[in-house]
Amino acid sequence: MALIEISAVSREFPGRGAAAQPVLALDEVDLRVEEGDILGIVGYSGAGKSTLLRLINALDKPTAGTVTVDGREVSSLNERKLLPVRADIGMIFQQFNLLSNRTVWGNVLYPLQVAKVPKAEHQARISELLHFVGLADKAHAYPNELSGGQKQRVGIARALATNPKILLADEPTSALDPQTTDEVLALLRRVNEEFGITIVLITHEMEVVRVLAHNVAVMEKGRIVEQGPVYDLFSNPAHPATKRFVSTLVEEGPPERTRARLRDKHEGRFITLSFRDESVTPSDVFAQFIERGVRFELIHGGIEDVHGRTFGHLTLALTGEDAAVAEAVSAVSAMVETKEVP
Ligand SMILES: Nc1ncnc2c1ncn2[C@@H]1O[C@H](COP(=O)(O)OP(=O)(O)OP(=O)(O)O)[C@@H](O)[C@H]1O
Repeated sequence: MALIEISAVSREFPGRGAAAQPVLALDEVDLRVEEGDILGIVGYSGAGKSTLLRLINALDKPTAGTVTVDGREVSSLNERKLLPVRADIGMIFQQFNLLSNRTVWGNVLYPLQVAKVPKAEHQARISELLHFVGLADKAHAYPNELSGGQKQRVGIARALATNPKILLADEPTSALDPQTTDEVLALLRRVNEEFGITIVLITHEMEVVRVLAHNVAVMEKGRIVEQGPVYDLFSNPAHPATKRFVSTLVEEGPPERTRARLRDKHEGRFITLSFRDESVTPSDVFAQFIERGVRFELIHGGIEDVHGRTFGHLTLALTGEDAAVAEAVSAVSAMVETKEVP
């Protein structure tokens, strides 16, 4: 059985206001998260991501279906029985949610006090956690003396205090600048690799998914519309919502609005080549043009990396003898997916 199993889960909220229709925030969602996974859940605002996260830590209950965490069906447990389940789940937030009147040390101490961990263990545990997140020298600082990245590190130390199996992360880097984002993502990767903690992270940033997640689920209007390994979804998205998200990293070809401008600037046939398999590289393809004396100019696209595996889309303008161009395009079509740009 997977560590987290969500089966046919729906969550309906009463509409706000007298005549309002009920809101179906989750609509028959199925999701399995294996132990040790890093799952990214992406979706636009209102897709149901936060609602799904709140069902996993049992802050809310589904109106239909079941949520099982580590073999326990949390959707049916009472508050007392939920305590040990919650101790197995740490959570970090976009706005960090630190206690402003407690020091860094006091913030990490808090969950230990709630979980009634013996006092004799506090000192060693907190210092170990602060070392792990690189904040041993800030133990006596208050949150308002810390940068955003440091606050999120405290959030991570606090979330790990009770040795959870699962870390839920709600937009953990959305309030951070790009460099700090990279540092926090690297720390989260260590949380997963060194402690084997399963991470479920919600985000609207595909870059975060690309860097951190192993698997991804795309949500739209309360449903999971596509899910799978990050490389597969990024290199070959099927659902329009997934395509839109992936295009924020690499576009599948020049969008219509830029085509007229590209035509003004470049001559020849435009073709888009999609690289989804490391066995064929752009230089293998370029060699086909060079061999036939076809000139090619890169006019749009890019190549991205997902955990060391590359994918991407390059649009080229091809000029030369019509017959040579046609022959090269046909040779290249046998190697990679090739589309003529209209
Ligand atoms: N307590 C509630 N009462 C009524 N409607 C709610 C409640 N919580 C969520 N909703 C509605 O359920 C839908 C899903 O909301 P949810 O917050 O899960 O989306 P989200 O994908 O997390 O969005 P965001 O990225 O903005 O947080 C929205 O239409 C929202 O208005």
